[in-house]
Amino acid sequence: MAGLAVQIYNGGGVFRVVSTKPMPGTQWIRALTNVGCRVEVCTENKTILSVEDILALIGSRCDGVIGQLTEDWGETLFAALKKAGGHAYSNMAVGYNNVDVNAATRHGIAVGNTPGVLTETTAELAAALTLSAARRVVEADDFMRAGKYEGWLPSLFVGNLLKGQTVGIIGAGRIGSAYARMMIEGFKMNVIYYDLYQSTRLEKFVTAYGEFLKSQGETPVYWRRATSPEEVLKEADVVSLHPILDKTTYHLINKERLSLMKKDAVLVNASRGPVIDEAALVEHLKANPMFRVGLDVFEDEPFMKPGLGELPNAVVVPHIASASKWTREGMATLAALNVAGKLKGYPLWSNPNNIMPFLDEHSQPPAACPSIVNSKALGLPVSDGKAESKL
Ligand SMILES: NC(=O)C1=CN([C@@H]2O[C@H](COP(=O)(O)OP(=O)(O)OC[C@H]3O[C@@H](n4cnc5c(N)ncnc54)[C@H](O)[C@@H]3O)[C@@H](O)[C@H]2O)C=CC1
Ligand SMILES: O=C(O)C(=O)CO
Repeated sequence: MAGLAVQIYNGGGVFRVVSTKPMPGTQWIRALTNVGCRVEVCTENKTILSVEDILALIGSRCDGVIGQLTEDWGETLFAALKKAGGHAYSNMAVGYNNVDVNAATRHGIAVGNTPGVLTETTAELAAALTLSAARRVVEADDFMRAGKYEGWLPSLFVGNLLKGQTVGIIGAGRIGSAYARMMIEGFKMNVIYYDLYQSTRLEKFVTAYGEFLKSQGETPVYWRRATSPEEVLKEADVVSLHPILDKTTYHLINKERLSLMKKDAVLVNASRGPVIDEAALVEHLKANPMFRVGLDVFEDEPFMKPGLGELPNAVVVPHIASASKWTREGMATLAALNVAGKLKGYPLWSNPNNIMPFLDEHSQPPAACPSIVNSKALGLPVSDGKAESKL
């Protein structure tokens, strides 16, 4: 098989680092070449690389790889990377359900991800999907383009009001909390959330914002922490899904739980497709024309379950929630700094909730790895803060 097309930067570099895809911006490349890496970027015109493709890219000598959430990073690839002398991998994503982290750890390979830089961008897309579904924007756009508009009518494309309604969050972590704040601040919605952990910062924000609204003579907003997903699904007018994908969240939304939701509710998913039983969702949408969904992710990406694409009460977009210029360039930079930092023997960054110091292209990044998900299992040292003093 002829080799896959690659573009090489800093050909004389001492470390060999492969990126399975070209990534936005150039800061990520400098993050690697500045510490002596030769960077080989796969430019093959193929959307998703196979394990065989990536084995060919790794070859017999490779120190680190930056990969994509669409790739199957398991025993085969980590064994090959280890055999090639490598010990650093990073997903260009915060989600890493495509990575067998235990396999990486067995081979002594660090697994990086890119939290934080995509939080607001993703939450904003979830908000966009919420509004598009609630107010039937895509249906109405199609209607206009088809020349069907004959003038204003009292009931033309009537949708859902959000103000004063209840938004439900399942998975109130970084993105879930950011989305909740947008819906509360933007539309004065009340929030009910379900998570394995208390979302204290969100609770404190909603309490304070409610007090402010009351001081202005307005109706205050409130929060409630649910003890089960069912509570959220029964009470909320809008439900947005933002958990990680693991065995506890696979098909978290299924036929039974869909039947608990209000008949005219809006369901949004910008987490991972398999969090929803998509075949059951198609049937629910067909049986409940007032129920609407906004989907950025799909169970069998890049494919939709049969029937979904024909439904007017579904808004569907191709996994673009993190697609803003700043965010995608930042994801690439964080992924590169995870690999560069591991190769240089840097410690783990001590403040995972503040990755901004790594993104300023006018100053040297901290001598640390932004985010390594198996750092404890590998016994990696944590920055004592002195690494941060290099800013
Ligand atoms: N569509 C897209 O382009 C994007 C999708 N994502 C997805 O969003 C996910 C969340 O990202 P972040 O908010 O940064 O992660 P995070 O780790 O801050 O939040 C995830 C939350 O899920 C909760 N959780 C875990 N298991 C749960 C369960 N069984 N029930 C309820 N909650 C549970 C965790 O406690 C945590 O609070 C990522 O793992 C990724 O899969 C993230 C960025 C972009
Ligand atoms: O970061 C992630 O998990 C994504 O889905 C890519 O935006």
